[in-house]
Amino acid sequence: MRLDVVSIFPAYLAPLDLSLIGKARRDGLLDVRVHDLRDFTHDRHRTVDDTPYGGGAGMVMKPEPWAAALDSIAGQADSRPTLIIPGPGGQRFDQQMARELAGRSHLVFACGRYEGIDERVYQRAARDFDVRIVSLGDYVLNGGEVAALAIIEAVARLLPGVIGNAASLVEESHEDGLLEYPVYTKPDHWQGHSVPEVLLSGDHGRIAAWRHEQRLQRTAARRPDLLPRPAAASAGELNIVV
Ligand SMILES: COc1ccc2nc(C(=O)O)sc2c1
Repeated sequence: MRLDVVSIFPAYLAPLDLSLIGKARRDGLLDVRVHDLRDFTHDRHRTVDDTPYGGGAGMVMKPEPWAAALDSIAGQADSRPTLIIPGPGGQRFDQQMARELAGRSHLVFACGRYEGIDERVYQRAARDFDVRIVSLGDYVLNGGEVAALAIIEAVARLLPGVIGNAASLVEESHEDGLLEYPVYTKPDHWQGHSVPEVLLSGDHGRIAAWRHEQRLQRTAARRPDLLPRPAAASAGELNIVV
């Protein structure tokens, strides 16, 4: 998978050199290219923003640098890329979208700042990209970089070879609609707290059943909205102990 990220703060994307994403890049599983939007300006001050038409607070990102950056990337693309523009008004990102994006060969992230990107950039980008406006949630960040990092990590970890043990992807939160079960490690007694006996039993059938029940209980207690209807009863009805 090729990933391009365009930002006026390329250093914000430095975490993509670390940990599993960094290793995937070094292993050739990911081709990640970070671009400084200011490299696509032509004035002495490398200007990327200007005042909004119609007035209002803040500044708007100019269309010309974005068009030059996206044209450059589109010109290098082997196939029609997906352009992800993080924004508070976007479609809510979730694990299903992560799985869908993991099936694409080329993702491009346009990280806005200020009050956003001139609307004409979105319209023009639709010529060369499948454009998706995506939000992490119902809150507002200062720009798209943090959202891009989160989306990239959620997508890249689903690619074959990125996570060493693919089995660990199976019973994760949201992978099959339930939250994950609690995990424990040594010591078996710690500050008056013991590991549940079933986990020390060696009975894999009992362990699997206990873990599934824990997932149901946790989901009902913390995220009943994830449970299939009509099973999405209140925690009290299910006698849930958090
Ligand atoms: C100007 O660019 C922004 C501003 C806020 C913002 N908030 C996001 C979110 O996912 O909540 S993405 C994003 C991009």
